[in-house]
Amino acid sequence: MNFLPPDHFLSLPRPDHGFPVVGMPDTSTVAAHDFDVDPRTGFMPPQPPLTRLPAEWEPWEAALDEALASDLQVASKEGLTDADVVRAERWRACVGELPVLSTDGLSTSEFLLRRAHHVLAWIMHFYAHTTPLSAPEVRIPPPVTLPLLQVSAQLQLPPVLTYSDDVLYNWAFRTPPQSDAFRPPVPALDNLRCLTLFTGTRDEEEFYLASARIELRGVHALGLMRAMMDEAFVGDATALRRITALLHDLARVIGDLKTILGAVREGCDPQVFYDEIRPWFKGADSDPQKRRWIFEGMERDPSLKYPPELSGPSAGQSSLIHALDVFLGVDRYSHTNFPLTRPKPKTATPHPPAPTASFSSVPSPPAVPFLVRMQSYMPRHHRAFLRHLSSNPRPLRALVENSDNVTLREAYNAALTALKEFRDMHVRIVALYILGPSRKAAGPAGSTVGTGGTDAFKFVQGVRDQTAGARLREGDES
Ligand code: HEM
Repeated sequence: MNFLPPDHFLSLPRPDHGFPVVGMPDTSTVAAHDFDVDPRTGFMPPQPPLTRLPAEWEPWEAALDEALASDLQVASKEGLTDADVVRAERWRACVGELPVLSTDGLSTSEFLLRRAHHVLAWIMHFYAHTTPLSAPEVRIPPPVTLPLLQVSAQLQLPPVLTYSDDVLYNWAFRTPPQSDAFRPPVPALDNLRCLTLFTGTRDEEEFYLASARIELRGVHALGLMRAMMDEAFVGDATALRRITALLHDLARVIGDLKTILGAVREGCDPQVFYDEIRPWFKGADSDPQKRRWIFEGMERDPSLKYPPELSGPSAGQSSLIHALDVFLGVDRYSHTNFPLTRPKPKTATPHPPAPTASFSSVPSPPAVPFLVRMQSYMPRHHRAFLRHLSSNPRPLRALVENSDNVTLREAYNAALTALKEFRDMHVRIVALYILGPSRKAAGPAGSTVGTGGTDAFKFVQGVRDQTAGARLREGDES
């Protein structure tokens, strides 16, 4: 990608670029042009994410280490033993006794903030999901609540585990590559491992790495989009011929994404995923007991805001897949419908929280479609990138619709077909990993256990069908 002009958005510096990790101001928030999209690694950072915070925040790192070493089990696990319960209780008690650490020193660096969000969100999920099901509420203690909400406010992320915590910023090199002063090593698809796992299983690692590999393979798609935007600017017959070829290339790259997605079955067992991994992801809006999650101590910092919702991490937060939708002009079909139904809260307590010492996150039915909501869970630079892409003055779909060039239209439809086929595979994956196991759990007599599985399945099918429906027919115009 060395041929990019220096002022192209893919050539612009990344947050923290060239600065030492600690002690320098983060310029990313003032650099309106900086989308944190790297020409070599796309939405993944080119350098391995930070693996440990400086000593000042060691108590958080130690608490996370302890959680990982304690083999904590979700409270909803069938066959939970007394020993599991005691271990989790001990760990939660230690977390409750942690000092409430200041986050002031973290704001000097995007890398520090990311690591802090990763560590604290992971601790919060361990805390929430080991809380006994008999507890009427999930109460997150101040040592976690305060810094997590503060760091999240700075990053403009919700205070919950996101795709960026478990995929984008959760990797290291499996084997350290040869270092080269002129060309620092970038992650390769087959040389990644994860930093943090709930279960320590290969299944969980492969689940995250499937997404990471898709992000990395998708970098080529970002380059093709850029080239097509440049050609659309020229807009003459030669440019349309080039766009036609580039669309066929894009279809091939999306085909590769589908292959990588399907390969998740080689490393991640569906039953392990459903029983052991997925329960850790749930946010407040899919708490197994439909309880409130209370953020204790929030009143100590009046600047903290009430997060409108807390969904768990999802690859639906992948900016790459959103970028494909937006660039191809499919988002107005695939992103508009099918709000994934969220369980209603058990208590009818409405927003805002009562003016008491605690802050509670009360799940409420979503007002906006799932995929639009998921953009608020993306790193803010990536959200800005999607906005930038949406405001492209020469949208590709309109260009194709307004042209009578049949081969261009066929190439556009080929890219859409590839995206639809990616989603065909995704539908198969959701059937295998969620629908099937949820039906098994519901038992032959049927119960409500499988409902979430059915909703998720219908949702991904709906997005797939809307993608298929966006293909242009002869004579279609905007
Ligand atoms: C075992 C593997 C996977 C399972 C079980 C799975 C499951 C799901 C489920 C249940 C949803 C519905 C929304 C939610 O509840 O989060 C979803 C949405 C989504 N997932 Fe996956 N997923 C898997 C892998 C992936 C991978 C590797 C990607 C690619 C980065 C991906 C991309 C998406 C996208 C983009 C959506 C939003 C719907 C759409 O745009 O089609 N998923 N997934």
